[in-house]
Amino acid sequence: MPAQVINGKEIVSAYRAQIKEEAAQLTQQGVQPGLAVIIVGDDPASHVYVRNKAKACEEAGMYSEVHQLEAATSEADVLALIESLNQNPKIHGILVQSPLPKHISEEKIVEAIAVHKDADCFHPVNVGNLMIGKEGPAPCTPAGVIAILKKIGYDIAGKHAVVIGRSNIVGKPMAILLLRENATVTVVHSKTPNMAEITRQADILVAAVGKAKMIKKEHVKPGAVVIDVGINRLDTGKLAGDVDFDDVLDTASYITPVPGCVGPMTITVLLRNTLEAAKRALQSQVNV
Ligand SMILES: Nc1nc(=O)c2c([nH]1)NC[C@@H]1CN(c3ccc(C(=O)N[C@@H](CCC(=O)O)C(=O)O)cc3)C=[N+]21
Repeated sequence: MPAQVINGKEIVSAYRAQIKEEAAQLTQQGVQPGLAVIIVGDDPASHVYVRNKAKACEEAGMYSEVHQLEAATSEADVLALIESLNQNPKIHGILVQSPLPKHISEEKIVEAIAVHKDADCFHPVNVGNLMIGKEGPAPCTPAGVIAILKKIGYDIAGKHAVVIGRSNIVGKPMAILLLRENATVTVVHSKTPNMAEITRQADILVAAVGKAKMIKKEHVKPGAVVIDVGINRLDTGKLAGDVDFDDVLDTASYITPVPGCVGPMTITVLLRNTLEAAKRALQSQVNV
């Protein structure tokens, strides 16, 4: 039997409806959740993503600001903008779209964002809190993956999860979140010999490599849940995941489509992080 293709649209719209409701309640209490997105330069893909984020925000009844800066903007100017957003009470979440032009240090930028407004969970303090299981923002893509697994009713505890890729934004935090759900976690990467031998042991396989259609059926155990984090643009202009969907379809039990699942779920967690930050802002007003 072919795998069940996870219905990302349905999962995402259910989550966003819930966020919208909570945002409306918060707005009624006097705090409309607000997200600011900064984008530097004119990478066309980044502009598509930023537009999607702003649109999702508005549809959820949140306030949204997009700051489009030209590629030549100095690092100091970006830092000054972040500082003003840190002080701005209308803004609860800040995201600086990566990649940034080479003359701007991603590290400096991320560390300039107020810890409590870090909508991506990229700030070192939030990354540390994530490691030790303290409350705080969730890393958007990995938290979206966990939400998808829960939504299909998959019991993560005790399962062997294999994460392919070790980036700071997906692979590493993904491993931490799966551990938190009591999975047994293995991370494989470009220096792993015989990768397929290991991925074939996975009950849950999360592909976050950034190479189109790299994961074939020989990487997948029959009945595994395959989550495809990759978003690669092919020469044809079409999007493809890291997983060769057609090749794996008859082997997996569940599979996420690209586009239409992990990407929109990532944006949904971004909204959730902004909402939670706004809740904390309201709470701290009440407490003073
Ligand atoms: N500070 C920062 N935070 C990010 O979260 C961040 C970033 N920088 N830089 C770039 C990546 C990429 N990313 C995507 C989010 C959603 C879709 C998404 O919704 N994709 C649609 C397709 C969109 C299309 O047609 O291109 C889908 O998968 O269905 C894609 C990519 C967030 N990123």
